[in-house]
Amino acid sequence: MEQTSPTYRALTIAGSDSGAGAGIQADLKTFAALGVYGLSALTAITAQNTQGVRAVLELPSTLITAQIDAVLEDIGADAAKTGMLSSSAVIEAVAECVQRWQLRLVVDPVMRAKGGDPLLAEEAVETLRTRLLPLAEVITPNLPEAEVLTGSRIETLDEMKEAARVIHAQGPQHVVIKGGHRVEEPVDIYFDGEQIVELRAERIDTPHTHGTGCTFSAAIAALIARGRPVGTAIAGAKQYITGAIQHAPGIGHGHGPVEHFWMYTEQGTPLPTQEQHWSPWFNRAKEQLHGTDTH
Ligand SMILES: Nc1ncnc2c1ncn2[C@@H]1O[C@H](COP(=O)(O)OP(=O)(O)O)[C@@H](O)[C@H]1O
Ligand SMILES: Cc1ncc(COP(=O)(O)O)c(N)n1
Repeated sequence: MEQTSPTYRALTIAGSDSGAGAGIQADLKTFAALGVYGLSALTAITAQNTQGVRAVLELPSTLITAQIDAVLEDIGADAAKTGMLSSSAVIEAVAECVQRWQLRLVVDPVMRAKGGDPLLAEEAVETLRTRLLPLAEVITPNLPEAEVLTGSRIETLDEMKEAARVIHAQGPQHVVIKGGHRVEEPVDIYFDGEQIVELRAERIDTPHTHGTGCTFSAAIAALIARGRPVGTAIAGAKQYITGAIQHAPGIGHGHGPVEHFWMYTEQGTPLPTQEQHWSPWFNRAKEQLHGTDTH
């Protein structure tokens, strides 16, 4: 009989982006690109395109809990991620589900869209810190989000490293401070509670970075769901997002989306299902983890 490979499952708990570059849509595309069956629980609906957010409707917390329970009771998830959580009420409901279902969780602490529109109420930052951070296996703040979580200005690599330690002390087991907002090259700082690793990539000169944070955190969740060690999942996600930005289709009039299926469209080959497809990435991921200066 032909052997079937296991079906890995990942759940995204996030907002809908009608432009489909960020939010739930970016997460589901990332899960599909990385060979993981994607589940979704919507927290909010945004009317959004590459130029900005026009309207937001937060969904009732009971409906968010009902979505999570419906998919987990039936299908289950090997890992989960959160994106836009909108308010304290939503965070409370999600945290209760994460605890009850004992989810392996990647938290992308989304606060604003690329154009600056708020996606999290200011009153919710404290709830995020106290309720969700202690439940996070991985957290992936960008520089402005790390500044809010630490209450400090962050510019240099040393300040990013210090911020990673401060955020780690708030509960998450693994912290990645993303460097996409740096003026210099987009170095991400990864701290696992023991060592600090610099994840380096060339800056790609493009306005098309809508959904980069969503895509990066979804890739980490997907690779964790596939059974990768957390450090390898993070370094692999960095390879994946770099390729996705490089191959951005350049659509829309503002910050356009990235290309989630870049590794298939480039070669024009059918979707591979075999694990050896990933090996070039994971070799590069291992180099990133072991070949850089550690402190
Ligand atoms: N212009 C770019 N060139 C290469 N990598 C980038 C670029 N912009 C962002 N990245 C990478 O994309 C990932 C998401 O980072 P960032 O854009 O800072 O997140 P967010 O979308 O949450 O603001 C990080 O790994 C970051 O280093
Ligand atoms: C619904 C939703 N969720 C998240 C983001 C953040 O996107 P980015 O990944 O660019 O920070 C967004 N613009 N819209």
